[in-house]
Amino acid sequence: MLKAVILIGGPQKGTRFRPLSFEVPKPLFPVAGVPMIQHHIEACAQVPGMQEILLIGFYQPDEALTQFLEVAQQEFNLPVRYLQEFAPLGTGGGLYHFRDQILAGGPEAFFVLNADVCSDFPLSAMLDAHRCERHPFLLLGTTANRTQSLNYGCIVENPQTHEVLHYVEKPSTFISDIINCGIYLFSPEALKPLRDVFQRNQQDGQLEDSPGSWPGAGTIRLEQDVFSALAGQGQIYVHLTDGIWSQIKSAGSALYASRLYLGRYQITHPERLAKHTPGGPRIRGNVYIHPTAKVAPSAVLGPNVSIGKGVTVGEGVRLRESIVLHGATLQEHTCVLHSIVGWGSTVGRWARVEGTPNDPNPNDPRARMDSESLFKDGKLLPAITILGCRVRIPAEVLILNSIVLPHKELSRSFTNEIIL
Ligand SMILES: Nc1nc2c(ncn2[C@@H]2O[C@H](COP(=O)(O)OP(=O)(O)O[C@H]3O[C@H](CO)[C@@H](O)[C@H](O)[C@@H]3O)[C@@H](O)[C@H]2O)c(=O)[nH]1
Repeated sequence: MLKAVILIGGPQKGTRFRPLSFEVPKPLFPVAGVPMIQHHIEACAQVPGMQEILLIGFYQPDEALTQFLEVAQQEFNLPVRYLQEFAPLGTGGGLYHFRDQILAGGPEAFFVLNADVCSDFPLSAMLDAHRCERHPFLLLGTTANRTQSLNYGCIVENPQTHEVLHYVEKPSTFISDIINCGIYLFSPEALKPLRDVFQRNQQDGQLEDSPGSWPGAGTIRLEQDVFSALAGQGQIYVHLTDGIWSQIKSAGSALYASRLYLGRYQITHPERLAKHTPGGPRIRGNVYIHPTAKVAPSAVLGPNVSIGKGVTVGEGVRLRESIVLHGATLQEHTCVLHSIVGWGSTVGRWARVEGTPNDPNPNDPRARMDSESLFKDGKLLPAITILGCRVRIPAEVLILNSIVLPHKELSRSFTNEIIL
């Protein structure tokens, strides 16, 4: 019997995802038409013997989360429960705090998945690798180029045995081009080292006598406190993948992840991809259209577009490499490229909303999405355009490389601006 834990973080996390995370918790942001963590749940539900999926985070459970859990339980016919941390406990603190719930029923092992990654989740292959040797920790690893590897946990392995010999979280100089994907398979024994860290932290906390400060005594950082500390002791192994993988930290990376998942739907969910039908809009490449969206027949969509619930797309609209969220309206002849249009926003007739993609270098097979910073030398860097929720863009204007905060009613064109 197996279980899975998804680490969903909480409201202080996901700041690079603003303004989109104002409306919906980041783990529920739609990527390729479904909430980000639904991709994780679908992958877990397919592993034979999966008994339960637990989401651990420090969000106050709201209506969106509760509804998501209900729908997921029904759809996957599995218990999917949310366990709320009383405070941010770090990537390992929640696992230790809720250990009784994780180990209830005696699972042979449990997966741990970061919510903010996009992957083809090779969970069965990880399970096969785990069953050969039953090491306490198995990490999924992939490669990144030298510069970008510094943004991730870096792994030095023994290439024959795949034992992790050395682990450094976000090093300041190059360590290895093998990076931690934030997808793990732990055996129940993995909780013992977490207990040791917890007890040590408790003792140190008592000595320091600093109640209420963060990180608190219950905080455990899986990466530094466990992986770095135990590397080279025969307990941690890496399973390498060359499948799709990307982090989802910013809106730009959500757009890139959406493209990766839409491409994967060709194999996993062909029914989710829109097809050209007589009298329907023209579809180019991979496009997701929610069944309740109304799309005019003369619109041209794709590649890599996803259209949410209740969206209206008018005549002559051109949409490419974009996400249009729940209830938005694109009036006739608008052109939307490399952008995210927020919930309930309206783009007026003949307006053009355009961004600049920040995709990984296509000529470098090891390139990953940069964990972009918005500014360089005090200037806003060109990036995708984001319209927050209920923004109104008038007819016949250009919004280029800009971020528009929620509820703004614009009256003219903007280029390279954050509109507050
Ligand atoms: N429950 C809970 N979840 C948390 C907490 N803090 C972070 N998380 C969740 O844990 C995941 C990792 O979050 P970060 O702490 O932001 O780490 P990171 O910068 O994404 O780096 C991690 O992931 C990389 C791969 O994407 C790894 O390369 C890196 O080593 C590390 O594991 C995210 O899904 C986040 O929501 C916490 O206190 N509680």
